[in-house]
Amino acid sequence: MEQITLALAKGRPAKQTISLLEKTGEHFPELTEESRKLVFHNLDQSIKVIFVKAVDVPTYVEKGAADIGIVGKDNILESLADIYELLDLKIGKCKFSVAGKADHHPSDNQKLTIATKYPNIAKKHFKKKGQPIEIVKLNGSVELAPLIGLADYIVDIVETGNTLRENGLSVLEDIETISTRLIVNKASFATKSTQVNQFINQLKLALE
Ligand SMILES: Nc1ncnc2c1ncn2[C@@H]1O[C@H](COP(=O)(O)OP(=O)(O)OP(=O)(O)O)[C@@H](O)[C@H]1O
Ligand SMILES: O=P(O)(O)OC[C@H]1O[C@H](OP(=O)(O)OP(=O)(O)O)[C@H](O)[C@@H]1O
Repeated sequence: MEQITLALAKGRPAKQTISLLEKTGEHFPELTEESRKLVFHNLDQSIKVIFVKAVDVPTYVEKGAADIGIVGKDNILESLADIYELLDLKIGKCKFSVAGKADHHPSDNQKLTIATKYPNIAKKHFKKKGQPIEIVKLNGSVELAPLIGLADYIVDIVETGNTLRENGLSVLEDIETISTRLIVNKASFATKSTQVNQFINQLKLALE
């Protein structure tokens, strides 16, 4: 049978994803969160795992460089990639929220400035509300922006809420819940349906 390629997101949820993979009964010698290797195989070489930056997983899958991807819903939504999302792995749980200083009151009809690592998600959210915004794209420490007057509000991931609290910010509105999902390349879903479905079923059993 033809090999399938699985793109795994590096970073926060990687450890849990790897232990879930081991529970499917497939064994990947050398695959650990700490490893500096980027390509791994299971024992019969039927599955190739590539370790890529989370934001890049939807691109690998959309372009067919990977048949399957395991990545956060945040990265899927932001990428706008044309892929199938087939399974919720129920790990890496957090949410997207709008947050800001409770005492910040921009005047009505003013264009709001929103700082975020996720411009597409922020634009879509405020467009739906009919609120004109300007985006300040940041790559981290987003919570700083409202504190130093770089933005009115932020759109960011909230998990425990500690980062907001410790910076005197609060959630103003929730946008969407996030968790780690399994995505599939559209062509692979047709041409490698046996292998793809078998892998999804193994994962579903591991999730029970
Ligand atoms: N508290 C959280 N903060 C950020 N991401 C979280 C949180 N909880 C779960 N996640 C999930 O983890 C993923 C991010 O992991 P991580 O922060 O390690 O990656 P990254 O931000 O892409 O890496 P880097 O910060 O090195 O660029 C998110 O895409 C999201 O799906
Ligand atoms: O609600 P909490 O549990 O505090 O988690 C949310 C925080 O974690 C993430 O940041 P990350 O640690 O990835 O840092 P960075 O985006 O600033 O690099 C996210 O962007 C929030 O800042």
